[in-house]
Amino acid sequence: MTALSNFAATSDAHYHSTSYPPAISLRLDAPRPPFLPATDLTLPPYAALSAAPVSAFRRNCRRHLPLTLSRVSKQSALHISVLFIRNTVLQPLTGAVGEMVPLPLISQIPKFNQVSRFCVAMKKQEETVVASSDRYEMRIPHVLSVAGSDSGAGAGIQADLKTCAARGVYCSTVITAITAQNTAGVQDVNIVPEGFVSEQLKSVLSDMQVDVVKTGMLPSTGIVRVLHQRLKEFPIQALVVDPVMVSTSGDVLAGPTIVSVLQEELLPMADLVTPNLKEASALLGGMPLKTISDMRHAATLIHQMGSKNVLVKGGDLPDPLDAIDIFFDGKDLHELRSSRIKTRNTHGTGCSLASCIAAELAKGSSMFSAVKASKQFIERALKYSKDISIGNGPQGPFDHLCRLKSQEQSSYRQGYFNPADLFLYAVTDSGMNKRWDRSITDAVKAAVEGGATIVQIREKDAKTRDFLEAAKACIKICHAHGVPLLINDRIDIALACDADGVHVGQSDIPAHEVRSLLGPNKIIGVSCKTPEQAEQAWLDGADYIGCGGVYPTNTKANNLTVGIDGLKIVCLASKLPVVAIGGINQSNAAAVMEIGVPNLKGVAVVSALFDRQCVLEEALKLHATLVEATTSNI
Ligand SMILES: Nc1ncnc2c1ncn2[C@@H]1O[C@H](COP(=O)(O)OP(=O)(O)O)[C@@H](O)[C@H]1O
Ligand SMILES: Cc1ncc(COP(=O)(O)O)c(N)n1
Repeated sequence: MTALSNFAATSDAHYHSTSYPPAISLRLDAPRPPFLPATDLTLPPYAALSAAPVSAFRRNCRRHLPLTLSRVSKQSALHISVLFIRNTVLQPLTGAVGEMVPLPLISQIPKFNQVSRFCVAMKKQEETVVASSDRYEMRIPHVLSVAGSDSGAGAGIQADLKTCAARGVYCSTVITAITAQNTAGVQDVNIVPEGFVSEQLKSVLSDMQVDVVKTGMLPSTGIVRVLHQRLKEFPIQALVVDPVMVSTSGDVLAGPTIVSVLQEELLPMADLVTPNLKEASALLGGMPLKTISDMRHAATLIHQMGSKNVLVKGGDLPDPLDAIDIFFDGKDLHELRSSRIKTRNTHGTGCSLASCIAAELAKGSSMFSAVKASKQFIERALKYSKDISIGNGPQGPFDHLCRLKSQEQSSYRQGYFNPADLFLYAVTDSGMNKRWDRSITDAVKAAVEGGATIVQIREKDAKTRDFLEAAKACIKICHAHGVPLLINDRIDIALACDADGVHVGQSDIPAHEVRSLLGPNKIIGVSCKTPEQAEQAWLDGADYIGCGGVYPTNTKANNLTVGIDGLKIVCLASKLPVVAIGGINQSNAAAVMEIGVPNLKGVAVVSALFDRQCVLEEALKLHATLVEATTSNI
């Protein structure tokens, strides 16, 4: 049920310029790397390139690229390459100004439904001009919450909106019921007629690019049925069902008649169902659930109702026990444990957990990673807001946005790691900078201007204060180019300068400790040489692994070389994206990328950039080499 398969299913769809959304104008006055530095542009600064939004592009475009060039001589013949997520290049295309350019390979682009931005490079006679849709076409992951409104704003639609906001995900809403509710309980419920729920669903699903649907309170069988219909009509990437039946306060939100229709209509199309103990028991005809072993059994039985994955939540387990949830993916049972926070503010934890999972799925996480990250989010939010007081009743809401409030608002990435950023990974080296008499900021600036897609600062000998100042300056440079900056090993520096993340080795602080220090929104990379280390990095909550040394290198003493074969073995075993490292340069980068393993996302280089006279030139060349190597794979 992916957007991509939906896309393929509409193979007859043609693009009609009249029905197309208005074009966006991209100015060429501030071109970005990785293509060419600004000085190489020859078109006047206000020459405009128009491109339709990627979202519309994704939905409608099968045969034509909705791209037009204006304010350039009408007769100019153009070669146009379209670059998706920086590193996937379509074959060069030929078109003329004002003409729609045919784009025959679109349905074959890997992960096309995840395209968030694109760049356009054109050759006009001998000149190359570039423009990027980044600033205008920032695709935001999107969750649709189909749930009830909670006037107290601790649960329901309001919890989902706040959770998605906290996770950097857009949330649209279809309201199924309006509850009069506060910290004392639910005073009244007004159910929205199913016909109107159906209308709301159509409004959102027919227009917006919803990635994941999350359901909460579905108070009538008719509402479940119209939802089922609409989801068949408008396929989405994933469906998360929180089978809300009874509120924490004990009030009934959906009667027992709902159980059979959930089982028949919704669970078979669900990717995840998240019952609490009472709901799991109701789904299983009143089976008593008191222990962890009961929960494990229940998870396997509920799985048979058709949901691909099941999470039985243990918030209602007896008090001395940790907050333990059971996750079942149809094969393995996992026990997810967090400490039980002593607080009365647990109203809305279930809704928030499910919407956080939906948000993480919309960002591209795997199911298990999404569930683990969401459990951490709930634990952290409960901890942060355990003592707040909202209302006089026994069950208060927690503060979903506390984490955002405690963070600097200008944070660049807000929890979104894009594996494509590993494409050209620049790792600095203080020794080399000294040798070439350049400052770290000059080195980093040249690297990102030349096309580096992520930067890691590795300062083994610098004084802490100097390291911190350098890191702050480099962050400014990187963020101005939309490039994340990581710190090698020094979590204290990363925290102090609010870097985008850290990279750690096998003898540094373990990644799970780093994750709890940095929180869910930072990038964590781990150096791995073996499949076992790669597995551990995944379990520890890392975002990517660095694998190497692929070739022998002088930058790291006593570093064992794994070779191309070792790299391939680790890539095949790794559940995380991989960047290759160690002795990679102009002459061997293509061979590395051509091993043909999809989760190898790029190469990390040190000497090939920084032990050279002109970092900018080396970065441009290396980027071009990588683009060529990855293009030839399409
Ligand atoms: N006091 C608590 N401390 C830590 N985690 C909790 C606490 N109460 C609930 N949770 C967690 O919150 C999530 C929601 O669980 P639960 O409260 O059982 O759902 P619901 O809100 O649907 O009843 C689960 O991951 C659960 O383990
Ligand atoms: C509108 C609405 N939806 C869901 C819940 C369940 O949340 P909780 O179990 O935390 O009371 C609720 N109380 N109200």
